[in-house]
Amino acid sequence: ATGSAPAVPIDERFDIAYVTPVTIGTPPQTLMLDFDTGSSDLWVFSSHMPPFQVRGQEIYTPDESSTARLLEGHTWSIMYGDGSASRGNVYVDTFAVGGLTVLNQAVQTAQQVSASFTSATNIDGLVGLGFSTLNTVRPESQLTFFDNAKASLDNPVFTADLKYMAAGTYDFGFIDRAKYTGEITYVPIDPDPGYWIFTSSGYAVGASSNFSATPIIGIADTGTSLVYLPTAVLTAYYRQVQGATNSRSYGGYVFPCDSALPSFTFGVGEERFTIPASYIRYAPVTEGSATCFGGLQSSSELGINIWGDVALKAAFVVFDSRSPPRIGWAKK
Ligand SMILES: CC[C@H](C)[C@H](NC(=O)[C@H](C)NC(=O)[C@@H](CCSC)NC[C@@H](N)Cc1ccccc1)C(=O)O
Repeated sequence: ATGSAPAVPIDERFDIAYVTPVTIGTPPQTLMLDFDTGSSDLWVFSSHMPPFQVRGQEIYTPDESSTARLLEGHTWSIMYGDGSASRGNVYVDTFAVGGLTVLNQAVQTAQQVSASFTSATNIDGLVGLGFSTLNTVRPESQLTFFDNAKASLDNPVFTADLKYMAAGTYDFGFIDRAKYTGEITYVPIDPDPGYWIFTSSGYAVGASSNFSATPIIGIADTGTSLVYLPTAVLTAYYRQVQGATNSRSYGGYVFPCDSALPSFTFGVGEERFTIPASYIRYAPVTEGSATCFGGLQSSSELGINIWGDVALKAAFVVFDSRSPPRIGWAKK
């Protein structure tokens, strides 16, 4: 089996996050979920939440699904790097995305979500595509939809083709030759922490002329908007940007929106990928402001480097869960 589904930006001005239509239950209930390689819980806004925590999101109502079964005595609770959080109980139900159907998928129904999820009115929940060891359901942790689907897929892979201010695609079970050019460069993944962790071979500010071959260990995270890198890399980059400052009040590097920005190049093995300046001129700090927030930010508070959407949009990425798992990057 194979599947293919769109990854749609939740905002037409900035690529804050991407959502993908899925159906859950019988008759099918359609929700728009954030497919997230940086976590491994499939959770949804639900009829179990206090109404004031729901602000326009679609909700899953298990009582209206004839195939929903409560997973007795199981709960979940998750916290994300940006401080957001959610928790609740667990059902199994029929889950379908992009032509793929998984019976008895663990669907984690939210009872509480933090304010930032309530205000993300276009995100009805998350589909974790990390390794199932990260799943927070207790007493028995649950498998991701991809792990449940894997045996029936033509190949144990999924790919991300995210786009700048446009709808991209998640493909499951196959690698679409039409979505990339040249060859795919694969590098090993360390699956133990549960993320898609790989080592980048280095970086360059601007074109890859002055490439610095320093290894950067980080995670490929479709659920994170920006790129978070070591301080040394950021100072090298923002030194080239007129008026750039690391602002405590805005919580990161900002610069005048009309400043000239270099592109940013990162290495995967011998291959070089360049993030265009337009992706790094991420968004005005507030509506209409002449000060812009950078798409490259510091990872020093996170303790781990994150290749989020700003980087993933610059490539076609293959998440290959054969043994041992690997990640592939190609130009497009
Ligand atoms: C503070 C919590 C730390 C980060 C850690 N949690 C994690 O690593 C979780 C699984 N993953 C995440 O917090 C991040 C990766 C951080 S690297 C440590 N990815 C998922 C995130 N982008 C999902 C999201 C999407 C839209 C809105 C908000 C959040 C933990 O539970 O220990």
